[in-house]
Amino acid sequence: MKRVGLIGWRGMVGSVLMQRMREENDFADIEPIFFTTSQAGKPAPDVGKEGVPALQDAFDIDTLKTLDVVVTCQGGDYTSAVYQKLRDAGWQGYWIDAASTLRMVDHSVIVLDPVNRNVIDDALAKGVKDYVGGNCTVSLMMLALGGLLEQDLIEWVSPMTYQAASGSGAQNMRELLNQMGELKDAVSDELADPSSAILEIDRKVTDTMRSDGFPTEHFEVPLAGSLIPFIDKQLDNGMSKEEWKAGVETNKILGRSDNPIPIDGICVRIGAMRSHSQALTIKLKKDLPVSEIESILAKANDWVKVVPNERDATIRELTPAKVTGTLSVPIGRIRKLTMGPEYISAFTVGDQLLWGAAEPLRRMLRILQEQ
Ligand SMILES: NC(=O)C1=CN([C@@H]2O[C@H](COP(=O)(O)OP(=O)(O)OC[C@H]3O[C@@H](n4cnc5c(N)ncnc54)[C@H](OP(=O)(O)O)[C@@H]3O)[C@@H](O)[C@H]2O)C=CC1
Ligand SMILES: N[C@@H](CC(=O)OP(=O)(O)O)C(=O)O
Repeated sequence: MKRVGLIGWRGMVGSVLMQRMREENDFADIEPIFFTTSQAGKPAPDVGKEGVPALQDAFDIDTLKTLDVVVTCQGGDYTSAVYQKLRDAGWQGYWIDAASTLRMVDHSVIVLDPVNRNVIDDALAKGVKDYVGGNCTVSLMMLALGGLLEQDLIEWVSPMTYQAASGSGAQNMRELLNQMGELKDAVSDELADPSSAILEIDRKVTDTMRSDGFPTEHFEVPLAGSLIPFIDKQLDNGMSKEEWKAGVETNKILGRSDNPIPIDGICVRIGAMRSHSQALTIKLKKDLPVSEIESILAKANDWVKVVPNERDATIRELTPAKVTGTLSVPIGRIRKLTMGPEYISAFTVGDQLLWGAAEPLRRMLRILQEQ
């Protein structure tokens, strides 16, 4: 039984990972050791097992060295502080990580096994020890487009994203709700009166979101009632780092860095809670009937679900409200665009904490147990 260290297990991504591991009875097959950067000595979480030691210090290299596998959702700063020290101390175990720090280094593989199990298996056979979960938007797009990617039918993709507040962290989710509450509070009297003037309501809402007291500590600007068309850092070429990840991570996941598929678009933060959506413009390598495209997409994995391009099905099935908290990755709005027969549109939605972050990690741990 592998000795597995869990770090970052009480954070947002870590809590979703714990929930999934409990649901799938993963703890039965490992010897779990829980770590913390702030609460060493406190009791470990109950995972239905006897003899799990108290929380260990996540910076203690000697204890980390005793592990077969590290699974960390603690964040990039932790990875930067500990990973190299642990390797320098001679540790040969497997490192499974949610943070982006090690994604693009040569010695790591980005894991999304329903799409790149072959890349993972090759890497394991070659002795690769570092396995990193992909960016949430990338993983969700790839699960949705898995069939077309597998058959190498895509010439390029332009994803325009609608990303949830959770991608910025727990504090940002709270701030979004506080912003929503402030806007409602500013016009609650007018809303209670069905005859009040809508333009007066709108003026008050706008004044409120522009006022100094509006809560914007985490997002810097209003998100509720608005949107933010820039995610993560600015790069010198005008891309945001989130936009850059779409191309480089997708091609690394596919193991086709030598022959990359161009993938580029604009990433936008919107007021959804924890499911990311993406509108995709795709140029296919050939003209295929929509029915064939739908059938290729639907067969690729157990989680993708093709939603027919009909109004009623779309507004009920293809939204964050429907998808959040599930592993389902619906894709719909599939139709030919007027630009030509190889150009199609699609729209996809997925929970960014499940398939977007936690699920690829727990599945990688399962794959290691098969070794
Ligand atoms: N958020 C996301 O959507 C995604 C995040 N990731 C990556 O996952 C990593 C972690 O992100 P995320 O889970 O959002 O981070 P969190 O901020 O939720 O948690 C990180 C750590 O903060 C500490 N912490 C301090 N106070 C609390 C508290 N009150 N409740 C819970 N934890 C607390 C915990 O460490 P301790 O127990 O040691 O004190 C915890 O492990 C990042 O690298 C991120 O890039 C990857 C994909 C998506
Ligand atoms: N940047 C993503 C969330 C995230 O943590 O991404 P990454 O794991 O690539 O840093 C978002 O804001 O929605």
